[in-house]
Amino acid sequence: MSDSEPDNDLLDFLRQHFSKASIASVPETKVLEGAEYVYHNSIDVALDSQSTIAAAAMIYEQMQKKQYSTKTWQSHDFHPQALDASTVDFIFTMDLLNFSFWSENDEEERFAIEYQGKRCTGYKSLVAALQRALEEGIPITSSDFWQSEDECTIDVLRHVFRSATAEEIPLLRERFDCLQEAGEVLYEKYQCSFTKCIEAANHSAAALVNLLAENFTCFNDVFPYENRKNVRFLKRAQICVADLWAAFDGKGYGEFHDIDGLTIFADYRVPQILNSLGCLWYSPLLQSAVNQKKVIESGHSWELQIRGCSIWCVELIRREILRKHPDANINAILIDFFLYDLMKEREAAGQEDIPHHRTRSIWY
Ligand SMILES: Nc1nc2c(c(CN[C@H]3C=C[C@H](O)[C@@H]3O)cn2[C@@H]2O[C@H](COP(=O)(O)O)[C@@H](O)[C@H]2O)c(=O)[nH]1
Repeated sequence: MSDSEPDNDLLDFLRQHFSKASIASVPETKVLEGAEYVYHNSIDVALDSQSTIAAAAMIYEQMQKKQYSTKTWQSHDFHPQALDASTVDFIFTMDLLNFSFWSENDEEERFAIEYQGKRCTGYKSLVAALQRALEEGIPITSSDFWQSEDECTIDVLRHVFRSATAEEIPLLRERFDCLQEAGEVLYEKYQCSFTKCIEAANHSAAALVNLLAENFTCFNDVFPYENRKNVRFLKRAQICVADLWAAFDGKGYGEFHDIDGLTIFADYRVPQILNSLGCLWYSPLLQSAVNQKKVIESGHSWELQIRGCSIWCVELIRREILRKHPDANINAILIDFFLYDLMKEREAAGQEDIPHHRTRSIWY
């Protein structure tokens, strides 16, 4: 058969085994596609290629040194360890509420949770408050509890998140609404259990992310940008699936055959570390607003450019690492977890030289 003639046998095989329907049925979140669109249509945020290449080398070297893996997740304070449905419920509750902990107060006055002799702020305050509630006999991770108007009231949630300072947790009412909505949706569609959502996704991370975005409005982190009506960031939907994958070490409830297709979770910490590393460049006006800790409204072009370019930047870092180390056991999730932890280490060491952007919303 000459080169110009098609291999009909091969074409028949492909037609039989890879019909358009089956290819079309591969779930995709479209987050990366949206991030690339934002990157190509950004004017206030840009990527610096030299710093991004240098960051890829540093990240790879540090992750190797720290043997960074899904096991790192289990090592964090107060993360649930049981490999059963109680951890699934904990992670779902945690990622329903995993947003907007930043404070306009200084370190001493900001919202904080005291638990097991530790003073926890930020994301850690969320994990600590949930563990403390469970110890106090409040079934805060149960959707039946969320559904009970008598038991799960705004005052009970205020008690769960009672602060060691005068400042209350930001967006308490919105957090309450997230639990209410999730309780209703789980009751109506998933037999009151998030494990049924995981089963419905049939071990596809993308399918579970899409299921969360399509069935729970509080996970549907989507915004119009330039000529696109629906740029999907899906930060909490993706981190929920990633936390399951990490907590269960890729097995059982955490087994996802397409986990490498998820992106970073566009919050306020990863952009901050990328900006500090010189990978993300902001226009003088935007950099000045960030440095002065000015609030940027949710949905503002600046905010979406920061989020979209951060996702795209880490995709380029991921590609650069795999270009130089094809066998590296690495994906956007592990890079993300590493960057978040690196930023927190810098903050703890007083090296938070450039602030993070301030947007108050339920999305991250
Ligand atoms: N992109 C990304 N965002 C993350 C995390 C985490 C914690 N994940 C743990 C699990 C595995 C990792 O090793 C981490 O230890 C919280 N956040 C987000 O940050 C913000 C809280 O910031 P602060 O107030 O400073 O604590 C808030 O939007 C929260 O949703 C992450 O990993 N990636």
